[in-house]
Amino acid sequence: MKRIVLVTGANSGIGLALCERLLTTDSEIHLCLACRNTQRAMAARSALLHSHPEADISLLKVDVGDMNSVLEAAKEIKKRYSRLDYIYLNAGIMPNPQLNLKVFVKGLFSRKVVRMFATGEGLLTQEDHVNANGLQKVFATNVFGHFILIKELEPLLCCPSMTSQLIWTSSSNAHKSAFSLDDYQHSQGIESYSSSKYASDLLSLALNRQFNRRGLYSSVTCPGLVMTNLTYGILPSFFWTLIMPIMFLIRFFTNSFTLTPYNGAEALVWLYKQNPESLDPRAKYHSCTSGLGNNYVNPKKMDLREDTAEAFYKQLLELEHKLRQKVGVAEEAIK
Ligand SMILES: NC(=O)C1=CN([C@@H]2O[C@H](COP(=O)(O)OP(=O)(O)OC[C@H]3O[C@@H](n4cnc5c(N)ncnc54)[C@H](OP(=O)(O)O)[C@@H]3O)[C@@H](O)[C@H]2O)C=CC1
Ligand SMILES: CC(C)=CCC[C@@H](C)[C@H]1CC[C@H]2C3=C(CC[C@]12C)[C@@]1(C)CCC(=O)[C@@H](C)[C@@H]1CC3
Repeated sequence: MKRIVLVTGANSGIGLALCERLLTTDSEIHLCLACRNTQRAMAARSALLHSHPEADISLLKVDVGDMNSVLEAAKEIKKRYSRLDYIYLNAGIMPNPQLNLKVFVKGLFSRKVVRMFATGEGLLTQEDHVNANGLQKVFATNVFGHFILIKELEPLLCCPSMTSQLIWTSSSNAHKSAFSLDDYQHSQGIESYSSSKYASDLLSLALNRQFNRRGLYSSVTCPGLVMTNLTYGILPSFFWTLIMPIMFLIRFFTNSFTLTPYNGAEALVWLYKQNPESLDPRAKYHSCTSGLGNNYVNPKKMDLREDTAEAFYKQLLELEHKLRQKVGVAEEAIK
């Protein structure tokens, strides 16, 4: 029986490299590319079919930052499939990133320089906005849209006598200090990306508590620093090109400069092959690349509290309830 794998944000960067690698790893796979832009999704499908002509690939239109689009997409998935084996919750944004040069230069001469390059802690700020659902855009895209998708697809993910896996593309940039239960959408701060990634780590932990007994397992990964559209948004591309030799040099000091989407997908592919019951719900699985370019996976314990994860999960359920009422009222008004 073919394994059914859905990947959000599959049309570029780490998501696309992941799809390519999954097709190489497993020929008995149905890949569903869940993307917001049909043309970009079709281009990705063509590229994948070029290298894997026999591959079974379908497209699904979904904007994970838009509640209505997620609900529509979930309806479509339920029509197409009776079960799902894997969902890669990979789509993500970091809008209007600003590099804090002062912190960067200070960091270069501090003892924390390696950590600074590995996590980007404190180096980046973002400007976030409110979306059409009244949610902070980064939270809606990186966390809440995926949460709704999982909730909607619960019957396909929790099937008797089989296990399913949720695999998040989180980040080592997820920091406890950027997240607060009182402002979990991060409407007050300027580190919405870091907050959203910490939120996804908390959510993954809570999902394991809620769903493991029904055969659904959730894991988080960090792909390392990868050159993708997301990182090209931080500094102009000519600058990245200029510093590329330095980036390869930094690899000898930190294994987190994976740099290519192929390398960045290492932990995501590794998790595909694991028995989910053997995984640690408190571990973040990091894609690593050595100075000589060898890839491997390094699990690291996350700094998470079970009670915070539970409280956050409750808040998400309340927000879901509120928004479902809003959507319901809007649908009634149209009728
Ligand atoms: N690059 C890096 O160094 C790191 C990246 N990550 C994470 O990896 C993930 C993938 O990013 P990466 O490959 O780097 O960057 P890309 O920008 O190349 O990929 C992001 C993908 O997400 C999609 N996407 C964004 N918003 C939405 C939305 N609202 N609905 C549906 N799809 C959406 C994009 O689609 P579209 O093409 O239409 O914009 C794109 O396919 C992200 O979650 C990111 O946070 C984590 C750590 C490091
Ligand atoms: C390499 C040189 C000489 C300069 C680049 C400095 C920064 C632009 C760069 C250093 C560490 C990087 C980093 C990220 C973005 C770019 C840096 C801040 C991320 C925050 C990108 C997104 C992620 O999710 C993290 C895992 C990255 C961590 C490191």
